[in-house]
Amino acid sequence: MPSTAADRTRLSVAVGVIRDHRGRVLISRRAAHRHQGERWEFPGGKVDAGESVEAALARELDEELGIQVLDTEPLIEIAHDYADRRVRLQVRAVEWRGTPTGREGQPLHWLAPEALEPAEFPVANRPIITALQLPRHYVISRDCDDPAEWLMALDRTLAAGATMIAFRVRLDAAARRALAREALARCRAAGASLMINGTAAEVREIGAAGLHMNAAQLAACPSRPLPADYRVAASCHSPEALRQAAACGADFAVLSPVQPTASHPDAAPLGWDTFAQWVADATLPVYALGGLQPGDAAIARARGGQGAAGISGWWGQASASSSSPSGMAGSPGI
Ligand SMILES: Nc1nc2c([nH]c(=O)n2[C@@H]2O[C@H](COP(=O)(O)OP(=O)(O)OP(=O)(O)O)[C@@H](O)[C@H]2O)c(=O)[nH]1
Ligand SMILES: [Mg+2]
Repeated sequence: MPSTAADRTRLSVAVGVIRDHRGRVLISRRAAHRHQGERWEFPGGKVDAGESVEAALARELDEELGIQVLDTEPLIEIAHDYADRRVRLQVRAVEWRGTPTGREGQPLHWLAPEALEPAEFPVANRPIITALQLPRHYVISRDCDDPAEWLMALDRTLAAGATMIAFRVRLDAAARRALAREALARCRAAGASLMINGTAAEVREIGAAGLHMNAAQLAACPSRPLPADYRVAASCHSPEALRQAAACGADFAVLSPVQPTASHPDAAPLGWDTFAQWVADATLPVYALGGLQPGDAAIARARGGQGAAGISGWWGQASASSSSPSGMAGSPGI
């Protein structure tokens, strides 16, 4: 993947996300004398000259843990500049066999993704941790004509397995707040999180999971609008916007339109190749949006994205998850 001059001076690092049957992730502790010593890490190491990321990962995970890599899936790539070193972390979810042991004497630990504490890892790992905690599907609500009908559609969406929903509704302030509160209660009961397309003040007042900024809000955003225990997302349409999203501390971005979409007939679709190029340079998880169906989450992931976002195909759909591979079943994590 490294292509630009800046990339050639980066240390390419293959990083493995190793899960057990309970979905816990394996982390190991870096020895005190090493770069980023005493922090926890995902096992892996430097890619040798001429070596593929997959081969490097297989070699490193054998050397460090004594496990065999059967297959890998791209999770995220992060370019990061430490004061003393520039790295490109090429993170892969690993299918593996064996019994992991700390072959270099390093302590190992299995943790649920939600229990991963960013402050205990190198700074470059933050987006990796976010990527592990975010689902593959991000459902954006339809606007609301009738609150009762809208809530029924929400119930169907939750029953279909949605775990992260954007509240994107235009109503007068009081009706909007009442609907958001009811939506939040239903999302919580279903174990899903509710993002608000609105203001940071509204998110705090309602107690929602986070804020989804539109492109104009992002452009005017000087710094992260909410503390770390909220999520912050941003709608992006360009590499500059993806950089701005990272600069203002957003946890993830939604990049659109990837495919032609009836809701924005005048916008030129990016296509998957451009999506992949822009995502490769992004330093936060990115969902694909625009003219997509739930089944496209797999394509988005193969192209380096976090997954797929959408309205039609997701919102109010009753049974997508249980019957078809295009549904949201198995959506959390990887
Ligand atoms: N393995 C690994 N390296 C990481 C992570 N995050 C991160 O910033 N790095 C950085 O990536 C670089 C290379 O990783 P490494 O030290 O594991 O390389 P290695 O296994 O080949 O070690 P070696 O130097 O003993 O040969 C280090 O500068 C390290 O700080 C992570 O989660 N896992
Ligand atoms: Mg290593």
